[in-house]
Amino acid sequence: MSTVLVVNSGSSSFKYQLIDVENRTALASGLVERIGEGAGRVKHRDLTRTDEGDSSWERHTPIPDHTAGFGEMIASFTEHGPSLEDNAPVAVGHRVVHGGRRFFEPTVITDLVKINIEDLSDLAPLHNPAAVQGIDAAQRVFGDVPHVAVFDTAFHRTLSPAAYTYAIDRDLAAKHRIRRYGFHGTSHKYVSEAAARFLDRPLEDLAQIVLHLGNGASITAIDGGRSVETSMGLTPLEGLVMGSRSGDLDPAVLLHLARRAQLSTDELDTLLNKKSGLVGLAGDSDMRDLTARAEGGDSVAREALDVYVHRLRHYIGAYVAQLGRLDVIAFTAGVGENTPVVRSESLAGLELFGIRIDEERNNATSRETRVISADDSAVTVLVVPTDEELEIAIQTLAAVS
Ligand SMILES: Nc1ncnc2c1ncn2[C@@H]1O[C@H](COP(=O)(O)OP(=O)(O)O)[C@@H](O)[C@H]1O
Ligand SMILES: CC(=O)OP(=O)(O)O
Ligand SMILES: [Mg+2]
Repeated sequence: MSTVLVVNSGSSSFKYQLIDVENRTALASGLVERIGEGAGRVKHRDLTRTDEGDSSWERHTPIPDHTAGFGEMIASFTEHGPSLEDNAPVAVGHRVVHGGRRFFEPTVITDLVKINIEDLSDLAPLHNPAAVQGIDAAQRVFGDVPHVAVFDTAFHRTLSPAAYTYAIDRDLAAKHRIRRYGFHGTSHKYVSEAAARFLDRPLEDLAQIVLHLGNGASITAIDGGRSVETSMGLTPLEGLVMGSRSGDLDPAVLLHLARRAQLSTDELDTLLNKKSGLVGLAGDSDMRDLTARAEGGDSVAREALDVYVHRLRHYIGAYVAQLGRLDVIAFTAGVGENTPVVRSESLAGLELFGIRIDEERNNATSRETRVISADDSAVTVLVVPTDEELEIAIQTLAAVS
């Protein structure tokens, strides 16, 4: 059995999964959060146990840094299983958001690779610094096995120059590496392949639009398994309305705020990345809270949802045009998998495109891949649970074998 430990690091948290790659199953999963905040928390699940009820544990303890977090993770395995001796990982796979122009393949992490990932931090300020912290800490704890970086940007290497070029001065753009990179690629790849498998159709034949709607959100047009257009850009800020990120706006908004409100570069960064999107519009970034408020008649929450859905429809229409045909629309990630109202409102009235949702199917709750379009819909609309960790584990094992 080849097991891989997958780590997805955030600035004050990391998620992990121990995965049996041959059987495509997770043996354990967990979350270490509030690192450096005094009241740390560890959640751990032994997924090999069949007695569902008591397979999950939670522990509250101060976690000063990522290395201490990995210590807590090891302690959870030791105390609650499964055994890390019996299921020793042959490699550790790390999610790294930005690979820039250098990294398109899963890459065994050396000191030089780490420096290069760090160097891309200004292009993914919420994500790359955290990844480096996670890699450092994981290497201290798992020193004997290779560590592999799997990049969010990699799947979008197939974008054409027309799709990735911003219309600004060529030389300036080249000098500062300014172009569209695209993100969530591991998820877009996994979901588009899972959709083809589910429909028992060759991936090569399918024109798909995948909507990854989580805290960060992006939409990708995929033609025959290749990313041809995606909504995130130089950084994971462009495109859709997100939990706390603005997505698209007129770039002159920044100039106007800098001049008229005297906001500094750092203040603008915080405004757009952390205080915009659903939080900026309605004070809540969590879609569960927002939809509950809207259903209860809260007009501010309802307006935020309207803006969110309006942007989605804008991109769906644009991507149908870019693809020139459409077989599949797939919704994924926290919001995409769990919020029927977002799915139905973003596709309402698109019979013109051959899209018709079946409301009963759309409202059914399930953890499985499923069809939510009507039988007479020319385009098949799916909900596909994403599994970035499994995809990272598969690519990690391939990189070290
Ligand atoms: N059961 C649910 N119902 C509605 N929304 C959900 C549900 N579970 C998660 N979400 C929403 O999904 C979002 C987080 O998505 P997720 O894919 O977990 O994000 P990330 O991986 O970027 O942290 C949040 O807005 C959350 O409200
Ligand atoms: C790239 C990105 O936005 O990732 P996340 O959704 O995990 O924040
Ligand atoms: Mg995510």
